[in-house]
Amino acid sequence: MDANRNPARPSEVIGHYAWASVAQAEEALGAARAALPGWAASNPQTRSDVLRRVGDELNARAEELGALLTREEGKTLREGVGEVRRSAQIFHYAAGEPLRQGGEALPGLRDGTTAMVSREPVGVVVLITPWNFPMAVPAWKTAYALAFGNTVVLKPSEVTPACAWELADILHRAGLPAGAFNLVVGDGRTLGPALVDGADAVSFTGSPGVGRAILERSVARMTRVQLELGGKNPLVVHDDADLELAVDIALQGAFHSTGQRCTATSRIIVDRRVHDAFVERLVTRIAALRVGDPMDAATDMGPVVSEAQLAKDLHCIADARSEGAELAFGGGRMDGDGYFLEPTLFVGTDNAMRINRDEVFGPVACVIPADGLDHAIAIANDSDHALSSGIVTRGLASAETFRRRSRAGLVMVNAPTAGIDYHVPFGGRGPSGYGGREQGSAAVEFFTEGKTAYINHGIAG
Ligand SMILES: NC(=O)C1=CN([C@@H]2O[C@H](COP(=O)(O)OP(=O)(O)OC[C@H]3O[C@@H](n4cnc5c(N)ncnc54)[C@H](OP(=O)(O)O)[C@@H]3O)[C@@H](O)[C@H]2O)C=CC1
Ligand SMILES: O=C(O)CCC(=O)C(=O)O
Repeated sequence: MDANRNPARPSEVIGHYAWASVAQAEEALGAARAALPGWAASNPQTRSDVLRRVGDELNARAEELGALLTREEGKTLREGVGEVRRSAQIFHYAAGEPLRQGGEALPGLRDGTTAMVSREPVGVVVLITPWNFPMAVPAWKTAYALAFGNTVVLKPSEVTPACAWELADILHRAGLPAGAFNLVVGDGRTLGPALVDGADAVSFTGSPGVGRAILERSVARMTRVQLELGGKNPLVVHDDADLELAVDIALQGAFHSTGQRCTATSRIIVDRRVHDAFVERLVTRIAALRVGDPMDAATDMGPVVSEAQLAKDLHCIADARSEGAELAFGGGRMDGDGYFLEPTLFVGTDNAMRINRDEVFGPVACVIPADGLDHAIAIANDSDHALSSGIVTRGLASAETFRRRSRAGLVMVNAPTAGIDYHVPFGGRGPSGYGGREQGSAAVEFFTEGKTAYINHGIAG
């Protein structure tokens, strides 16, 4: 049993959530396994109806659940409510999948035969999710897993169990048969190995270190695995950019959701010809950000999620200063009990510095000067991460050059690196992602197995 606390006011306990033992995690896997044949064979309309009802309830309760999300994670109320609505949209979109699922029938190459290609559920799917999108990430993994007939064991972050609990409750009341969805709250290091060992597929979002451990364990058992890991996402400001727009995009990408997004902008690569004008405008806008109680409608940025994450952010900031990065704004913890950190901007940095190599996962961004588009693209691509990237430019040619040459899995033109749509594939390349994309048309690849059948019906022609 552990206390779930409000990061804006850590003395406020949101609830106590029982932590599962390894034996209970195994029981959940057993329940998912027992429910699998029934759910896998269920009528597509049944699956669609359940998912639609989940979306309906999320929508109807968006304000209430958004407030809960804000209290446990710390993003602003606008962002919290927005995340619940987005989760509703995901369930509504996924509700169409069981009805859309098709296959292929081709004439076989031997007379009197037909080749049929179809898809089946993978089986028991374990979903391991982080704290930064405590409703949307569980939603987008769960909705597609169930849509394609799999049964689920969800292990949310120990930091944000409340949203996952609400989602489990809604799924239960939406008519899902017992055992089709199981929630296991608790410590990832303790429960992780048993969960991975009992899964037919594992979908994980979180840190690269944990992702690698899950990958190694899954590969040893030849279990299907999908990892959505970190980013060090570059935003290029080209010399022809509309600077107001560029500042807006940088601000949103770096500081919305307190910078706690794998897609957050952390390296702002600015052409030297517009560097000083851009930095001056950006610092003015950062200074105007209202950091404080995320429940207050006037607040632009809430607290960091936890004391441990705040300590990590402050450590990264101190490290950047010791490397010679110049602080242009922020850098310190704010007064009070909450885990509030000033939005922080470094200038005079280069891409070799640790602050530009390792993910911070907080409201910290660095400006790196560049000499022209080729140089800017080379800097953008020189990273151990390749999740999201962006360019601000008025030119079609520079936009298209960037789109083609960026190594990232997501490319944004005149839009923030963070903030994705739910109906298109999402994911990174290289160490930022493994095992295929999530969402949209990509989800079917991970959550189903293919089958090719040869039917000899003896009727030639
Ligand atoms: N790419 C992204 O979207 C995210 C990246 N991060 C990065 O990760 C850092 C640490 O954040 P944190 O929440 O601790 O991220 P983790 O990667 O540690 O946690 C993500 C999920 O994995 C679980 N987990 C932890 N250890 C194991 C294990 N050995 N086997 C299986 N599951 C495990 C966690 O459980 P438990 O909560 O119990 O530890 C949680 O549910 C952040 O500072 C940030 O850099 C964090 C969140 C999201
Ligand atoms: O940018 C977004 O909308 C999604 C980000 C995300 O998936 C994450 O941070 O885990």
